[in-house]
Amino acid sequence: MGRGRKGGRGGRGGGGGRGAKRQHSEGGGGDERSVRPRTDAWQTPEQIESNGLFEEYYKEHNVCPPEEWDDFILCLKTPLPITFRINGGGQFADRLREKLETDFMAQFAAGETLMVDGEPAEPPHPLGWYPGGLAWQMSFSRKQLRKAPVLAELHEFMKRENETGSITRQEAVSMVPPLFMDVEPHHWVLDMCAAPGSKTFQLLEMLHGGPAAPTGLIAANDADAMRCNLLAHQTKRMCSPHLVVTNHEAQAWPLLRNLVPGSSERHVLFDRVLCDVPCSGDGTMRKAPDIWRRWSTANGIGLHLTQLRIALRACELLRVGGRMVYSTCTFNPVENEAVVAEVLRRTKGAFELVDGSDHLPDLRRMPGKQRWRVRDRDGWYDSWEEGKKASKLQPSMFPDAASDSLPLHLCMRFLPHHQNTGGFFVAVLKKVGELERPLEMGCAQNRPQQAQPKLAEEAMPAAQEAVPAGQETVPAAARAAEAGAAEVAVTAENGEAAPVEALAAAGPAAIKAEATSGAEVAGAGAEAGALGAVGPAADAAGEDGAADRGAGAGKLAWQRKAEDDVGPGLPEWRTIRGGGVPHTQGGGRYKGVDPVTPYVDADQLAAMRAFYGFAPDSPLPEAMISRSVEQRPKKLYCVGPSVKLLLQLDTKEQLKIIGAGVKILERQDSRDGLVPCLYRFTQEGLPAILPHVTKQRFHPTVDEMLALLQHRSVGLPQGHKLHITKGGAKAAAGQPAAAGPAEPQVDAKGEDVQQEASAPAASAAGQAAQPAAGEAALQPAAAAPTAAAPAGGDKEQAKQPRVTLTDPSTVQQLEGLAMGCCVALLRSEDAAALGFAAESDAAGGLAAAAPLAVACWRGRGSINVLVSKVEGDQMVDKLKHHRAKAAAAAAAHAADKEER
Ligand SMILES: C[S@@+](CC[C@H](N)C(=O)[O-])C[C@H]1O[C@@H](n2cnc3c(N)ncnc32)[C@H](O)[C@@H]1O
Repeated sequence: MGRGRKGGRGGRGGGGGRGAKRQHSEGGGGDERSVRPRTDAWQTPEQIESNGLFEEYYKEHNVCPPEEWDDFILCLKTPLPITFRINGGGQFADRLREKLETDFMAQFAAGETLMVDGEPAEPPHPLGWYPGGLAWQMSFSRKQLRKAPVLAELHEFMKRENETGSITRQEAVSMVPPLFMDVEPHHWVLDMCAAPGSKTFQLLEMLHGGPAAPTGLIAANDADAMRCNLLAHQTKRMCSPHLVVTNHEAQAWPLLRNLVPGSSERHVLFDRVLCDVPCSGDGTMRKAPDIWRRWSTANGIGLHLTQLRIALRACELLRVGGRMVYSTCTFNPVENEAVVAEVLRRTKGAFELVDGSDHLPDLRRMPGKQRWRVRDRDGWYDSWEEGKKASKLQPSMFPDAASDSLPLHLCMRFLPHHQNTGGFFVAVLKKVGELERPLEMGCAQNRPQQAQPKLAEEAMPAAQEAVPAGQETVPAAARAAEAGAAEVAVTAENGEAAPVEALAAAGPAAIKAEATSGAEVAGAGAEAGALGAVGPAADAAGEDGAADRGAGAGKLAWQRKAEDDVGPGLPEWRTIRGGGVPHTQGGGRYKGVDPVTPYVDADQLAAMRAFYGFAPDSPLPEAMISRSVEQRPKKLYCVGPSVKLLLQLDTKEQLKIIGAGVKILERQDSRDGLVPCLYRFTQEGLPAILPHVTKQRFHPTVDEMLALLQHRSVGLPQGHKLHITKGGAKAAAGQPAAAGPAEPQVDAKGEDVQQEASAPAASAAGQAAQPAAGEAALQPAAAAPTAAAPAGGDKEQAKQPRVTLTDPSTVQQLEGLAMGCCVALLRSEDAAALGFAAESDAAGGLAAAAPLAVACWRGRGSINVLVSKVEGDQMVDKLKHHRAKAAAAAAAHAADKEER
């Protein structure tokens, strides 16, 4: 018998339970950077070492009907097929799906097994139960990949789309929990154990599922700091301003005071909470066959309390009427039904299991177990009475008379052999009433992360511990009194009044619209009620925030300005000091974490508005933060209204924030001061910023776009260069050159300044590194028809980039651009003809569905791209591919017409 693979992965990021080492990555999680085919090194089912205890345990629990047992076991010993999801939605997703259907599926005869090299390969096909045909599955080996060109082409396609964030590899059953969350664009969603982020990705898509930008948020959390970075990295591909990444043990995720004027909720609560908890992971055996060898009952026993604590914290963080999904990738009732039953028992009627049987009807599932047994290495126990003599068992692990009456059959268990997937467990719960607090087993809260116990290991003996110090208790009567507080009327982002009912659905409380949009919170007694309503318990929970900040001493002018700008009643939006701020400057509690600072530089904000033409009702550029306390920080991130509100409500700086929003601007120091706006676009921020920007945009032809991306610097025709004079910028043709609102600076002697405004310098990593225009003259000429190479010869011409944009419309548009950052977009007719997303798709959309846009720098006589070479090459590939397809389709159409 072969041994299991060394270092195989599996499990679900265990919280460090005994016998369950911290493990990484759920099977098929979104942490795969590229799509890999099934490995040939996989063992055959006969080679995989069986585990008698595993089989005994699950046979005893009847996890699958006895007649299916052999199929169940055989399936668990066979490799998992490859599954992936098309990201984004709307037209973009439709096009990608069509492409899969026409380019790849069409090449395989329907219903026939594809034999490659004598072995069957499973061609790509959509998973019937996944809505919209957006999830796909296939199975082939590396050897088959080499032998069948169509598979190799498919593999390349998937690699490319994965890198650009258009698809995500994810195990099929791992896609299920978000589908039961019923997320809407205004929801506040907490993903408690989120890394590496495959479900966060799905939740973000759902949040962005409406026609307009979402008003809710996703808070994605993970206890493991390294995995948080991975989570932030993965989700960066989505470019969503509505995401915040935090690093807490989920059972200690802070209960922030809700300081929204007039809100009836005492704490910041969520509409949806996902508890995709760390577990023993035996549902991932198909991906990590070494679990066969390592499996033991101790794994589940060691994780049960952590899972329960996380679920109970979720109960506290969920608002009444909200929905919580509890999921694992284990079959084990101790980690599944036992946790759900205990949650229902302890919440005493405040939670109900939701019947999801009519949802995703094509997805086969088994009902949850009403009864189960607990086993440790010494034997089986049927009840706590029997089990209490065993040292590591807890009462919550057992069914009892109370759990007999719970509808645990509404839980869902997904078995691998039913639809060729991994194994999974999902329970959907609804909060139908306020909690009678304290919950019997409290969750440590409001304590710095460092002070938290290592749960799975240390919590074991403390199952029935009392509520820890610092856990507040809120009598139901107090809540009821607060519920009678003043109503708040809020204007929506578009400036129209929103009905009061809408507020109940709009996050933990009403979102105060941006001051710039003229929207205001107008609540009767709002100001007075807000702070008065929060009570002493919450004050006690905070450690250091209020007192020192109340003094106002030692603040920079811009910090005081930020405080003055605050709307009535809401807490000021101030810096959340991370541990990155030195103690001497009042550094915060979390080591290694940068501060989160609202960007309030009035001069630069005005310059940005004028330069980029932010629409007057746009929340930008004001809704920006930086991760430093510098006055002119290097990077600026855009945050959505709810993320902003969450940050504002963190007055005690309890949140350990790893990432918030999306980087949209970077400082671009202009050596010569010719560019009035200090900040330039980032490529990743374009989907978020484009819908708000009215200036500094141009639409080249497709050939020009290709030339721009390939050569990275293209020239303007002679006579169309910007001519910067003492009095300002002028195009050589004499039109005002729109060099920005401020006068360009001239040199000390007041002479004409003729040199290029400094183009962005090359970064060390070669990312977004562009030569100044003159240097680009050494690039080879493009063969693009509308991008003509100048004759060259004289010194002046030699300094020009060889490729010049000549399309009259492009040239005219470029003349209207000021020197500095700008963005190139396909013309709408070209985008439509080539099958790219239209600009309208980008409104509030995700990167995956954004139009093809390229951040550029307009120099005096040239345009330079600001994207990395790799990214630029990917765009070239994509553009060429789309063009070739469009040409082929047009030719086929013409031939067809002629024939007829
Ligand atoms: C099953 S994985 C989550 C997979 C993730 N939801 C996804 O879809 O990509 C479990 C995660 O829980 C994290 N974790 C372990 N203990 C935790 C705790 N006490 N609080 C929060 N996260 C925890 C692990 O670091 C791991 O990333």
